[in-house]
Amino acid sequence: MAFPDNLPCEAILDSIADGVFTVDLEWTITSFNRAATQITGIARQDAVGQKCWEVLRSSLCDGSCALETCLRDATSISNKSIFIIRPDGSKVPISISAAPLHNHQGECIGGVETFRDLSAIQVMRQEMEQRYTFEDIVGKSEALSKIFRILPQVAQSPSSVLLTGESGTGKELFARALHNLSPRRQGPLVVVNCGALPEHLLESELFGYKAGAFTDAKKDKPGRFQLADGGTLFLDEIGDLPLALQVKLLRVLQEKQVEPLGAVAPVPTDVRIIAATNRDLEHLVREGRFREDLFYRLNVAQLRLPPLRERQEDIPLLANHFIRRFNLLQGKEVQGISEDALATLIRHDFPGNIRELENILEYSFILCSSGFIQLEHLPEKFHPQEASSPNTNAPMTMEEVKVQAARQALARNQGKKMAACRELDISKDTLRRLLRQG
Ligand SMILES: Nc1ncnc2c1ncn2[C@@H]1O[C@H](COP(=O)(O)OP(=O)(O)OP(=O)(O)O)[C@@H](O)[C@H]1O
Repeated sequence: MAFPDNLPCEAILDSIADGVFTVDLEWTITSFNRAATQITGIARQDAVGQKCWEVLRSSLCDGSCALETCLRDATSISNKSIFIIRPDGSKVPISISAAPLHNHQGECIGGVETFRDLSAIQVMRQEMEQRYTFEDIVGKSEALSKIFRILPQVAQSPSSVLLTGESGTGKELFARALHNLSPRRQGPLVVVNCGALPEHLLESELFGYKAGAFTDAKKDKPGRFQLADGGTLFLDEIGDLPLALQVKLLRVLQEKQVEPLGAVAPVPTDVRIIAATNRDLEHLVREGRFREDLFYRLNVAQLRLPPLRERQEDIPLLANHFIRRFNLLQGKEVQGISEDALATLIRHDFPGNIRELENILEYSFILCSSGFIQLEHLPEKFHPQEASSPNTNAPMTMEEVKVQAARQALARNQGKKMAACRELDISKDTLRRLLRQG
């Protein structure tokens, strides 16, 4: 970028709504427009002539300076989300773009950075998120909104509910919401994973046994049906329930009483069933592996939870939801996710659905403890060079090996740079340089 000499640069810069400042090759601020003052709270005369990092105190100033990257690689950067600290200590989220600055001879004489205040957008985003949150379930896609609309009525009814959807689509979360919105909310919610136990253990887990029913039965053990009395029993992975237990379950649902192993008389039970599966139950019925009568008994109301790839508009909301949750759990101050990292996630097809998104963000929290989650904080498979590499087994250069070692050491040390340096026996500057190459 170069200005013709006859243009009044300062007047032009002051007319721009975005903050703009320029630095020379020594990082001394050479111009600072009016919007820059409005956004940062720093007067022009206090900025010009000072080193940029002393004035701006941004989340990138500790080593991943955007301007430095532009000058070193002769490239430009656009729309990177970061925050700066104003003189009164408040944090302002901004989106920055940076580029090298050249004179008429084409020589690099410094850099220019423009930035936009994202505070208003953040407030709007938070308001939107509140609007699109229902019982801790986040989403604004049409598919989810439809479920939100009927959820209270389904919850109020005494009928069984079948939740279907791929793994990680939120079936357990919806089961909990259904219980919390139901007249049984004061009663217990008991969860059984039908795929997790061998048949004989699952049977005694579900229906319980009496002392002496078999050699190891020293005393009575109430089954989960009894424990859920007056509340809800959530039968997860119902498609994995063995046929013999399907028969027993059907009988319990029809007769509203359970018969613990070794019992002389059945015990009345008042339980509402919510079942979930990631398998195609109708297909299992056709194959004779799931009883048709039980299927109809469970499938009174069915809620199909769509996979995340069918509701990409929920990804930004969910990402911010998990960021807020991890901030609370880990005592961190991550402000959000940068536009390019978010765009990369939106392009991903999430075979593991929302659980996968949650895990990706949890990983990012290892590398990022404040500011915005950037592309380099996402797991390696999302990094540009690997995404575009046709052969992931291609030999690496020595420099690439070092970069990878640096990233892995940082991840192993929960993002603590000094610990990673000690482990690799390198200086902090070397670590910074390697991480910048990522
Ligand atoms: N719409 C949503 N809003 C917020 N969090 C969600 C949403 N959907 C799922 N989650 C979160 O994603 C994770 C996985 O959800 P959950 O365990 O309910 O999925 P599932 O369908 O029961 O998975 P599986 O079939 O593997 O048991 C949980 O941490 C859950 O809280």
